[in-house]
Amino acid sequence: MGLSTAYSPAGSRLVTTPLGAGAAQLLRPRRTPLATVRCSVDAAKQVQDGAATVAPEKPASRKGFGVFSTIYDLKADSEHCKSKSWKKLVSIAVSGAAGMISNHLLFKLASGEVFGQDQPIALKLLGSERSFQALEGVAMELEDSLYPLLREVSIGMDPYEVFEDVDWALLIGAKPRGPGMERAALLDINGQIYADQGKALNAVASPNVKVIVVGNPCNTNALICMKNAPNIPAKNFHALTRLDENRAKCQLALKAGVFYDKVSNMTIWGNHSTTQVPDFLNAKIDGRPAKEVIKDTKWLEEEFTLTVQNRGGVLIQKWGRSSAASTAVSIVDAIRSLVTPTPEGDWFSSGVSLYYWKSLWHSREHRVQYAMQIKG
Ligand SMILES: NC(=O)C1=CN([C@@H]2O[C@H](COP(=O)(O)OP(=O)(O)OC[C@H]3O[C@@H](n4cnc5c(N)ncnc54)[C@H](O)[C@@H]3O)[C@@H](O)[C@H]2O)C=CC1
Ligand SMILES: O=C([O-])CC(=O)C(=O)O
Repeated sequence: MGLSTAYSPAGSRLVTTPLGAGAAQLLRPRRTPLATVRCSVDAAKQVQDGAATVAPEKPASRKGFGVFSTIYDLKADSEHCKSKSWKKLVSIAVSGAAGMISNHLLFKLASGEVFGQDQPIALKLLGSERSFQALEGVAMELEDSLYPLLREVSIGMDPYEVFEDVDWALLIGAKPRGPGMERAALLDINGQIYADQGKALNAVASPNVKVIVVGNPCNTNALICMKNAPNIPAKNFHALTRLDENRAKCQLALKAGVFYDKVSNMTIWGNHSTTQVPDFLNAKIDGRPAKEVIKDTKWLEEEFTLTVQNRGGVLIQKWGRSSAASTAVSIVDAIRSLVTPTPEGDWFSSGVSLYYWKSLWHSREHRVQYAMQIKG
């Protein structure tokens, strides 16, 4: 500990500056001649110099951003006695890390609210060429947040580098739709991203990596990703439909006049699109069938369903951009549901392979229930 480290892509050299040497040295990290140092301190200087407009060159293999390049021994770190009881580091890749959704999600991941307060994490952030400078800004904010559980951050544009050995891949990076568009119209633009990233995951990720596809159309993209990663178990691929579940719960609670934690057993059938079916027949409110509590069948069949189906589109009309904060929350919910036992008698929704789901349905061993399918 006690070293502030700047990274030099040229020749992949690490330049280290003792922290104890004082703030002045921190502001002027030592560099080797001709080396382009990319760390938080340097990024700030680039903006000051007006160099921010210059397209950043693609970094060579980056091992860590700014302070996260520091080499430390987690278990021997006496300043964090708590760390002695921490679990093994979990490595999480997030694509589209400079985007709207990630801007909410990354800080939740780093705070420990997703994987728990005894779970140190490494964040591996994937951006596009256009967003690379913004990605540096994101990494700088993560540095400045001083999260104890956030032990490593690296950034990059090459999925083959960023996905190396990751345990989770949260695939958000994709174009969002604008007002009046259907999500399916994004397939031409976004589908290829998921083919490429599926191949990269297949080649370099942990063989048991869990993949959550968020970029739209997420069900089809999840299928594309899964098909391009034959070495990874199909059951590990999820399309994020949890936002629909949360929206449906909210609408039922509103109509029934109860707080939303009273709504359970909510299933979303079909794609994350306007054709989805939010299942009010099996949903429960305060442990009773929703239909018994909400007598207005016409509302359930028509207004409720339409509201949930179109919620994303209505939000775009109001905001001028698609949902981000609530999507990040739903990603957190989706991960938590996958890593913790489902409360007795309840279930949650996730877009998963129909083939796998069928076999799981008959298995008593799994404590997590699934109620979704990936559709092409
Ligand atoms: N499944 C769901 O419930 C929801 C899905 N979405 C979808 O999530 C996606 C992302 O939304 P936002 O974060 O709001 O968009 P955004 O435009 O704010 O961010 C997307 C980021 O991804 C980056 N990117 C583009 N191509 C990339 C690639 N090949 N690799 C890595 N990064 C790449 C962009 O440079 C940008 O920084 C959109 O497709 C949107 O429709 C949005 C809300 C809910
Ligand atoms: O509507 C969109 O395009 C973004 C999204 O998927 C949602 O908010 O459900």
